[in-house]
Amino acid sequence: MSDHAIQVNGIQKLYGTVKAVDDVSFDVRQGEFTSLLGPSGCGKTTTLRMIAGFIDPSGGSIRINGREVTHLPPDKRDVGFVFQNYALWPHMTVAENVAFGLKLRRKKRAFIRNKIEEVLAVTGLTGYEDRLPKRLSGGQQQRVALARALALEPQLLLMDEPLSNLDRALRVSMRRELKQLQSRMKMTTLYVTHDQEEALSMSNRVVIMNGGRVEQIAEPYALYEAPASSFVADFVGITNFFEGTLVQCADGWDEVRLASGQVLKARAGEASAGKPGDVVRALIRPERIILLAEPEDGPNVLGGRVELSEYFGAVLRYTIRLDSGDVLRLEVHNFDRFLENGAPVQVRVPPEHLRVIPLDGRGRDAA
Ligand SMILES: Nc1ncnc2c1ncn2[C@@H]1O[C@H](COP(=O)(O)OP(=O)(O)OP(=O)(O)O)[C@@H](O)[C@H]1O
Repeated sequence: MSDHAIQVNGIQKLYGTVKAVDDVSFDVRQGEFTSLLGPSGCGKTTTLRMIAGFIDPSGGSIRINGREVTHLPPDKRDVGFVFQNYALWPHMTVAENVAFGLKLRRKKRAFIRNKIEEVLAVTGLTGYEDRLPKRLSGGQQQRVALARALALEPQLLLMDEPLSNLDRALRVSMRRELKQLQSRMKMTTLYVTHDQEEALSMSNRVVIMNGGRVEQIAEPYALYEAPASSFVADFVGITNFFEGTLVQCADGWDEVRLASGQVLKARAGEASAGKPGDVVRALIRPERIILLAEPEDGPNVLGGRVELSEYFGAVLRYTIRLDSGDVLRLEVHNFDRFLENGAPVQVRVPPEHLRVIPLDGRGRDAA
């Protein structure tokens, strides 16, 4: 069997002059959970539907388990799918809906009974076996669609926002169940979502899309800690940006001169951020910034005033107006004091957590 369950190479979808998907390439390895993540309209669903065979690509190629399937119909691709519009059989009960595909495959009655029990437990639907779809809520219907797909134990499962209709608590618990089941069954999964938390917590790798194109492909940790572009940094989590000029890059460190004249030292990324004189952005996450208890002189120390404080229980978030006029957001987890609005503060931006990217950076991982 091919190492890759899915290989997408330069696929495109044009609707008139609209490029819904524009030269998208990525691989999904066997057993891996990969997410397509991006804002509404970025081309995630179109990409997934081209892989499933419901939309014919305008260009490029798709391989499934090493076999060219670009223009094959869906039933010749050997994939399971759960889409947003989950069409259940209206005249069949929940159990019958789940059993349908298994009966077609001539599975034994005892096997079917056990499978129904297992997948209804995973999707939190135990006790609903005899209900008809019209007597279920939207979220419950969505879970039946998921149970029906899982029952077939597909080698390759394509899912488009399968948890979108659930309330937050249910979504979080289903996320865990689904991820555990996927790992246990080593079921290769391609999952469309616009929810960054879902993508980060469930995936082995994430493909970030923007405007029909791939913005970055990376493991969740790398995506969060080393975003390759401003778009990724902004879309995944909260990021602080400092715009400035690259003045020096040597020995794994970059330096960025801000408009105020202050120079910030930053860890150089794997890819070069540019050459001295280029306009760049330095990025840092709010939880990496250190609020200093005592005034301090030194590199990467900035002064400002508290503009807003937001208390979330486990975390305290400050918005700081820096002396330069820039706004900085920082988060404190172990706090024993609250600063008043207007209070003067000093913060340190640790160079090891400050990263420089080109102003219009767009990147991919090497994998
Ligand atoms: N049948 C169609 N005809 C014309 N334009 C289309 C068609 N389907 C999709 N598009 C356009 O292609 C782009 C990508 O759509 P797609 O549904 O793939 O985005 P998405 O990232 O899945 O969005 P969402 O999260 O809102 O579902 C959008 O700009 C959309 O308006």
